[in-house]
Amino acid sequence: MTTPIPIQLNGVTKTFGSVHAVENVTATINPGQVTGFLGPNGAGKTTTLRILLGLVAATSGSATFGGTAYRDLASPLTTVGAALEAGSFHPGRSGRNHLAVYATAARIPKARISVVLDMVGLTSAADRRVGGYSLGMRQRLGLAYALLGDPQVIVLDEPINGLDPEGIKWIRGFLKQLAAEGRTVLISSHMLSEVQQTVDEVLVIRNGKLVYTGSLAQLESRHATAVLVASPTPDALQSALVTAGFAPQQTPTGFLVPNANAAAIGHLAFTERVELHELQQQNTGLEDTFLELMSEGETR
Ligand SMILES: Nc1ncnc2c1ncn2[C@@H]1O[C@H](COP(=O)(O)OP(=O)(O)OP(=O)(O)O)[C@@H](O)[C@H]1O
Repeated sequence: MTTPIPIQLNGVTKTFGSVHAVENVTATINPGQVTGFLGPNGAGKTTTLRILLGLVAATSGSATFGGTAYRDLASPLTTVGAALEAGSFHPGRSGRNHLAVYATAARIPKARISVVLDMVGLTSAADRRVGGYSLGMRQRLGLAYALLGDPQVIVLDEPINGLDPEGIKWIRGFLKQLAAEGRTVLISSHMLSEVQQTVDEVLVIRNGKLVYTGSLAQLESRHATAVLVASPTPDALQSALVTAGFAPQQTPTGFLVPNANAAAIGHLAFTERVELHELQQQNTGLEDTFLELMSEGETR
């Protein structure tokens, strides 16, 4: 059994002139689970991944695989498999040919090429020019490349982008399987909904700073709950709510009461003898929670 390898980001910082692309990012990405690296476009995901893979030098801080920087790994391709850009393949060469070049360079047996092509479902298209591949097929080729060295760590930039629904379903199961084998799987995405059914842990980055690290389950429990309530005597309702410690917000038809449940508000109206014409529980979806996180004030 190969030793599991965590990814460690320790105060990773990168500035491009006056742009603070990544600021003091510290996190551990553990083996045995899929971790989602989430944030809007320009948040700093790609820069962080490029630093991790030794493609860009950090301004300060370190990014390691079990304590070793990428450039110091004895056998990089068999330790870390990465696919950063689905579009970086030469259009005139076949998928199989691409993999053959990398396999030769990394001294990986040729037999492995057919194995990874099969794993990603590209066998029938393997000998076609990559120029004719769909984005989803290029994603699969990127994944095949990442898997060539049978690595313990897999790092994929936006791997779900461009896949059709069947492809999405497939990659979800595939990534979960890799994690279940004890591998460390890190995938980036700018949409939580895209990776929601795949990831166990979540790192959320915004403006170069980590704004959330934790399990998806914890993020789900942050769901805001609110109650929509309306009364023919809004002033009486408002004053009853405020007296009870709620912070009602006016809406066109009544009030939105954050952090409340319908039963408590209904009971309050009953005891305060305020007539209600509307009482409705509102549950914020996980994607909304994520979007709120994206627009919240700085948390550092
Ligand atoms: N080589 C560079 N020179 C100057 N600025 C850069 C460079 N690379 C990235 N940036 C800037 O750093 C910030 C973070 O970019 P980065 O590509 O890491 O974000 P991202 O989260 O990966 O976004 P996307 O999902 O759009 O790829 C952006 O403001 C970007 O313009």
